[in-house]
Amino acid sequence: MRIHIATDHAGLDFSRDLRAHLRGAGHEVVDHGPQSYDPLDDYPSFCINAAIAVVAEQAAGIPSLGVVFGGSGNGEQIAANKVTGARAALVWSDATARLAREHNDANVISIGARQHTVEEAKAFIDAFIEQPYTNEERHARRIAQLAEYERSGRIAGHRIDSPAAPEPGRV
Ligand SMILES: O=C[C@H](O)[C@H](O)[C@H](O)COP(=O)(O)O
Repeated sequence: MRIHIATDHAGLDFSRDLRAHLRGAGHEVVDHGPQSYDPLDDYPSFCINAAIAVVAEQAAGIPSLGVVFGGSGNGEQIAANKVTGARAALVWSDATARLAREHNDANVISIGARQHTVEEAKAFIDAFIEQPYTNEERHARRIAQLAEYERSGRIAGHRIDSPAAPEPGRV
């Protein structure tokens, strides 16, 4: 499996340990940065690039997944989910790691480096990688709805409200 990783300063030490763990398990690791510690760096571009690579490779039939880290994992998950085709899940337990694959076919997970030990994170990542997607009809249907909304702004057969117009004088 090719694993795309990205972080920010808050997850950098973490990501070094996890890179070694993943390589030791036989995975190919592609690091989207940062390459050095800068307490003022910004996670969006690193995480977006990791998600772009995962989506592109999966579309090309290359088995790949993404793992992004930050202090909480929240911003990193949000960043990855801005990429069309990314399904990034915030993982905080073995169960949420497995469910991210089983129910959501997540292709990226996000982990808060300030919330877990490295050993916990290794277990989450291993669980995520080894767990297959069930492809059960209800899960496939919901994932297809997300993709449809992403593509068209609609979900056939379901009401989607128009985004509220900005109030006059406000942007
Ligand atoms: O959601 C964002 C992440 O948790 C960041 O890693 C975090 O906000 C970084 O915080 P700071 O700039 O205070 O180190």
